[in-house]
Amino acid sequence: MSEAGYLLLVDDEPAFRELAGSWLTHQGFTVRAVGSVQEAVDAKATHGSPDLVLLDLSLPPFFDPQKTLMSMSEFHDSPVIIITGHAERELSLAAVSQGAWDFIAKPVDPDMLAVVVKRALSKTRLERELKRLKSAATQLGAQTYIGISDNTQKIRALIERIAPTDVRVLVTGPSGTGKEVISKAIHDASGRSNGPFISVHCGAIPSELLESELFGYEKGAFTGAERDKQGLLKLADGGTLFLDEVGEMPAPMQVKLLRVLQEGSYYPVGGRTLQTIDVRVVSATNADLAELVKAGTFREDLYYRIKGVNIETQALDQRKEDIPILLHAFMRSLEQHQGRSLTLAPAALSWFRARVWPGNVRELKNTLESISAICVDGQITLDEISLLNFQDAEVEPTLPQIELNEASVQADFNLTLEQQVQALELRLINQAMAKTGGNKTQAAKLLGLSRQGLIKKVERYGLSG
Ligand SMILES: Nc1ncnc2c1ncn2[C@@H]1O[C@H](COP(=O)(O)OP(=O)(O)OP(=O)(O)O)[C@@H](O)[C@H]1O
Repeated sequence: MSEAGYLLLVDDEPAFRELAGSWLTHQGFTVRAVGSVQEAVDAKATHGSPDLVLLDLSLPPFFDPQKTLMSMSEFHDSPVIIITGHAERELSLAAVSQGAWDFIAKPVDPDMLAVVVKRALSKTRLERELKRLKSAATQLGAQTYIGISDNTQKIRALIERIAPTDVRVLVTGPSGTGKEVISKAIHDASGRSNGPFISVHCGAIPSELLESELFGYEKGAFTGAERDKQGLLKLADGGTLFLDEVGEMPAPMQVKLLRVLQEGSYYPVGGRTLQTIDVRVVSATNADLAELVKAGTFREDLYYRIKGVNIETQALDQRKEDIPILLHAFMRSLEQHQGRSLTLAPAALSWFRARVWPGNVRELKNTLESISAICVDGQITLDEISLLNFQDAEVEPTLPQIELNEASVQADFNLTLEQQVQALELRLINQAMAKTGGNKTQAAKLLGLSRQGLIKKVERYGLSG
């Protein structure tokens, strides 16, 4: 196929096929000329979709206007240029209104034909490029939500699916698990990405101010309202309105917001001019909204209005496999801020993996930031971690100091992985206790555990203390 493009010429007149075929071949196009729609369909099946179809309207046995128009749908994935005799002008117009790119009348002028074909091809190329860029932007948006766990991957896939639509989204999950990151990613990957992303923290704005913050006000609406002020809803027009901690929205505001979501319009405080807005609403909460509905503190009708698609994040402790890749990403961005490169010692990585993170990714990120701020030569080791008094943190066994080789870990496939890990844990605890003469503080240190952590394990396994 030529660079210029592959054209499928469908015309029942052999002389015209030959003539137009040779003009277009001279222009550098690859031309396949056929005499009927059926042959064109066969050519498409054998050689793939053409870049453009030139279709004669008066093809027998299709010389029935409706059938001819219907034949265009065979080529829905390629632009179609209609070739027509004068008598079929009306039909040509109908074809264009049904999606044909253009029409050209017989007798065909070769220069005009070349111009029409080139214009159609360049427009289709631009459209395809735009489509490709849009889909790349969608994927890029989702990539900001980092992680490799199943849950994180599913969420990324969901972001890619729903971002291009206008469906409302409710992101739920524990604090610090990236609900805002997800909401922003949905915006960035959507057709609204050039519009604003306005975030409203529903619990942080005092209830008496929330209405004027959201709806804005008109001059004189209340004492101190000296001029008109646009609200956050208007600022979000054409973009995304992110309602963070939506479960904390005061009851009177819930009614007003519901009306806006139902009608797409509202009056500013003290105003008489109806404002209309076009926003996509994405909400987030770490509360159980369904429970709040049951308890009567959240309106059921509003709940169903904002719910749309529900994305649920997981606590970081349920997806520890995300920790290394999150650390890696945060370190790369810290490197940019600090203007130096950072490395993470394997023992320090084990510590990060083993620790319990009640504040989830936010806590992980902040902890890395503090530790990296005090590290020497950009190397993050256990020294910095203990300098910041993290050694008392609750940790799970990481076994970094213990040499494990093939011989020391004999697989027993009659047991599950979990049972074997427990057996190994038990053996190592016993060894450490024996080595330190039963001194729990020293044994815990040997195992990289807190004293408290070791005691819990000793109790869990029923070992004598
Ligand atoms: N999967 C992730 N990828 C990249 N950064 C993340 C991820 N999860 C969380 N973060 C980071 O963690 C911090 C907290 O994230 P975010 O504010 O989105 O959490 P949240 O669930 O909305 O928290 P809250 O419920 O407290 O408002 C941010 O700095 C964010 O960049």
